[in-house]
Amino acid sequence: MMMKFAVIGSGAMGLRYGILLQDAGNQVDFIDGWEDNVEKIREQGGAMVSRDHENTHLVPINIYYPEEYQGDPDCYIFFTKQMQLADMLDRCSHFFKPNQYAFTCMNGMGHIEKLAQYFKPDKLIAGTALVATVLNGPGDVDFIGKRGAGSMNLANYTEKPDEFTHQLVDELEKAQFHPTLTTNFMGTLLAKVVFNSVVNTICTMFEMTMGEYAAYDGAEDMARQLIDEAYDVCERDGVKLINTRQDEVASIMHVSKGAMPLHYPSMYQDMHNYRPTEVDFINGYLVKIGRQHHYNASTHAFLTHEVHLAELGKQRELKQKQA
Ligand SMILES: NC(=O)C1=CN([C@@H]2O[C@H](COP(=O)(O)OP(=O)(O)OC[C@H]3O[C@@H](n4cnc5c(N)ncnc54)[C@H](OP(=O)(O)O)[C@@H]3O)[C@@H](O)[C@H]2O)C=CC1
Ligand SMILES: CC(C)(CO)C(=O)C(=O)O
Repeated sequence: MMMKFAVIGSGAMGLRYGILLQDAGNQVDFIDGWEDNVEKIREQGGAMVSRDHENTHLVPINIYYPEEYQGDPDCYIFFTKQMQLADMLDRCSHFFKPNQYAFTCMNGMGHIEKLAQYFKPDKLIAGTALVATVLNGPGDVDFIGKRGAGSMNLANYTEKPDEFTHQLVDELEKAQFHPTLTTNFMGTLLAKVVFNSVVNTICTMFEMTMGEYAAYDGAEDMARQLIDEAYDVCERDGVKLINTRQDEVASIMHVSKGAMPLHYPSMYQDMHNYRPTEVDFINGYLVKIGRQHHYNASTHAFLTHEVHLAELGKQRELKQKQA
């Protein structure tokens, strides 16, 4: 059944989800606040799409600034960075309606409480995406991995899937995102926070691809130390993660070596582009929740500081470049 979507945050992942759902026969509008992106897409008549840096072609899409959007979709798909979401929700709130759903696969934690200010619990669906995507520049996106590569999990905030959720899962399946619907909301979301707290952060700090990290002899030890701390935090917070500690180590090694070895995680891309990273919502989130339970997630705390220090270094580099 054809569904109507509006993507809010039409960067790398927003374009990928929206374009593949559009290809699968759905009606999709795109909304973004970054002027260069919106203007470039309008000038080109769509987004330039490549797969693994090849076969670059134009895909026609409709794109709007939040202030001008007047559509009435069944569901919004949120793909901003964590730190942009509150402002974007505020800019979009004039077109939200009570019958509409919000769906997101953003990384990190912090987005759910913000979305819950605008959408009722039974309209809120969130998940995680093991889908690697790079925005080369405004209106120019690179889908990393072969068609159908990657997978995702999703869950209802209420942990009670309704008919709409099943339709959404069907459309995500047609678009080849390989969705798995769970009924463990926090355990699903936190599993990806744990994954990103290892891979995104280490690859960013050492400026390397996931494959390069995983090829290091000590990669598994490093992952285990971070995973143990993250699981200690989650257990204290009453969250039952969907994977065991050992499964999570294995998944990180398997995905990094096999599924996306050439990918520079999105946190690396932000650092490289002199933008703030989502580290406070990934490692920093684990530190914050740990503290609430008098537990010191010291390795995650150290990594959070390291990433912030590196952000400062990049700002200095940018100033020197601009001088
Ligand atoms: N990329 C990936 O492989 C994956 C990413 N994710 C997660 O998905 C969410 C969205 O990430 P992603 O799509 O990568 O993010 P992007 O940075 O590609 O896009 C997010 C938003 O950032 C703004 N933006 C992007 N580049 C610039 C720039 N150079 N200057 C100014 N603004 C810019 C855009 O609009 P605006 O400023 O209006 O917000 C855009 O909508 C994040 O939570 C991320 O962690 C999850 C899985 C994989
Ligand atoms: C693709 C993946 C899974 C790599 O960690 C990701 O989430 C990202 O790049 O942010």
